[in-house]
Amino acid sequence: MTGAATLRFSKMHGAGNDFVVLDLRGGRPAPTPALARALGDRHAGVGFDQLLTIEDPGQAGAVARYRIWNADGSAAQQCGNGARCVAAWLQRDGAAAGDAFVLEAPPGPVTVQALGAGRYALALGRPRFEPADLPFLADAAQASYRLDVDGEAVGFGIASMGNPHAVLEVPDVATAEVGRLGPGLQARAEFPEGVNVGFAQVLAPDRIRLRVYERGAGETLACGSGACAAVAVLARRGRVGRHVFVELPGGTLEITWPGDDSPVTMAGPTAFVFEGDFLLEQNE
Ligand SMILES: N[C@@H](CCC[C@H](N)C(=O)O)C(=O)O
Repeated sequence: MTGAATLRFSKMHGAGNDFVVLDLRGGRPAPTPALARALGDRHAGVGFDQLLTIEDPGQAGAVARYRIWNADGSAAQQCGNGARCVAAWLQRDGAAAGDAFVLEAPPGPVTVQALGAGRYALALGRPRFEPADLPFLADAAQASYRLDVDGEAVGFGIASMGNPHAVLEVPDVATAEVGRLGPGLQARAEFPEGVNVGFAQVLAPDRIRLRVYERGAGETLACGSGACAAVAVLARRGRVGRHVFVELPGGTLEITWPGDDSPVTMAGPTAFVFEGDFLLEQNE
């Protein structure tokens, strides 16, 4: 190194949803949206779908807290695949002793269970379906809603996993118009804070395929909170059971939602890709 200011990072992914993880414990400053965008640039930066920061916990009993930024620099409230990577990072660091520990996430505590071989199960909280929870501007809560996108009436359900999700059931994810309907629905004024749009194909009561057009990142190879939201919406309609394998383009997540008042548990893989030093002065 030349003595230039740098930022140490870990590059990780969970089922292909890729992350830069920054260790900000000890009170190091959080990235500005501009720095998040610079790091997230896939040509001039490192590239990621989400940036996760690991920070000192504010809650008693939590090992650490994490915060989330999308590739466009916007803040997010939850990231299921990223939370598994934070858990793996803290275990490798030695900060999380044992196989069960608690992380502090923007919406509240997340209980982690290490399953071995880089797999983690996380209790991500109870899904919420009230329009105000997303927020979604609607007169009353319904099992499904309909909005016009590009002159087409699109039907969907909604769920909040701390972050907002709309879930469309489609006959075949391979031919679903993710790149057109995803941004179209996301931009509707009824979602004043945007929305992650999931396209779900039911294969069996315990298996679905899912593609997600994420807020702030576009279509990703996997979305953990999106998988939880899709199962929650479909289970309430009786389309799937309470234990569902969710096949995403980058891998499979296992979602369990024992009952309407229970938290949703998501299990899936994590991987370390590389460690690096981002040059700050040139790129901020
Ligand atoms: N990939 C994530 C979700 C990341 C945040 C999302 N784009 C938002 O803005 O809410 C996941 O695995 O849950």
